[in-house]
Amino acid sequence: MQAHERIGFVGGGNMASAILGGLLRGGMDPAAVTVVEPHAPARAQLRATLGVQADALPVPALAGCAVVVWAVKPQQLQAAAQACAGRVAGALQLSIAAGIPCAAVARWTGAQRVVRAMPNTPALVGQGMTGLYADAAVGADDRARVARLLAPTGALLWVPREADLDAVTALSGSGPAYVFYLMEALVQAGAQMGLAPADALQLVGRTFAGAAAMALDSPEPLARLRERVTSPGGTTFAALEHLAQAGVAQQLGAAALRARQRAETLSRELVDSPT
Ligand SMILES: NC(=O)C1=CN([C@@H]2O[C@H](COP(=O)(O)OP(=O)(O)OC[C@H]3O[C@@H](n4cnc5c(N)ncnc54)[C@H](OP(=O)(O)O)[C@@H]3O)[C@@H](O)[C@H]2O)C=CC1
Ligand SMILES: O=C(O)[C@@H]1CCC=N1
Repeated sequence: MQAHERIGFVGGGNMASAILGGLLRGGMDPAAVTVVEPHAPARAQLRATLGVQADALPVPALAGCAVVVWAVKPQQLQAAAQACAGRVAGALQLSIAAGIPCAAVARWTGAQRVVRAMPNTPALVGQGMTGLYADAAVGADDRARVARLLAPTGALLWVPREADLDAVTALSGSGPAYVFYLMEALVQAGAQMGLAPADALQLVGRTFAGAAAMALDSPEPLARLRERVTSPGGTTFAALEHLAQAGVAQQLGAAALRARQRAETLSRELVDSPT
């Protein structure tokens, strides 16, 4: 993005707010941002908390935007895009909708330059992970523009095949929910063992953050890092034995496959089937 360029978000819900939070923390001027969002209370909150312009009408709001971010639910994207088809066609389209291919976004918006992104909510604190894909119609300058735009939200990974984005969705797009799920269970266990919930949250949260930082920094495989915590016959051994008996690793893998399958189904239901 150039300093003078405007960016429009269509949909001002959870993920748009997280991305915007990250961008504004990174120094983006809120005056450069317009959000199109149908709900008046949500618009009021966007204005109050983020200081961005928020509008109910897509076409005037998006006029002149260099980049349009599609941040509505996958089921809402076709209608939202067709409501301003042709009017946003000159802009670079950045869709974050799970399962919806670039070709469908191009068809619905009338645009040629479409980048697909699969971000995650830690974008809000600049610790996000975003998978990106663009087809051959998108030039190096537009790829660089997207990379510059999203850099303040965290790490970026371009994937070589569009289908890889469904796997990205299953791992990092949905992933924060898996982490929160595990954290909730451990914080609850801490409370059952008599710890104050706030203390248990510190212990669990710092442990996830520390272990993740160590894993990303270390040249060693994850299994080796795990083994170093696991003294023979010790406490970790007892816990891991229980997890193995319960088949937790297999179930986590199956859960991720289920998420990828859902992304593929969304594509079939919303794009491939005749409407
Ligand atoms: N949440 C997440 O962690 C992630 C989400 N995504 C993707 O981001 C997209 C948005 O998800 P999320 O933020 O969770 O969803 P939300 O439902 O929180 O946000 C979408 C918002 O868009 C509004 N909306 C509906 N129709 C229109 C329209 N025509 N024009 C403008 N706004 C409209 C919705 O209103 P209403 O309430 O009436 O529906 C809602 O407020 C999805 O496609 C999802 O796949 C990607 C990665 C992670
Ligand atoms: O649950 C979903 O469908 C979206 C996509 C990834 C995270 N949230």
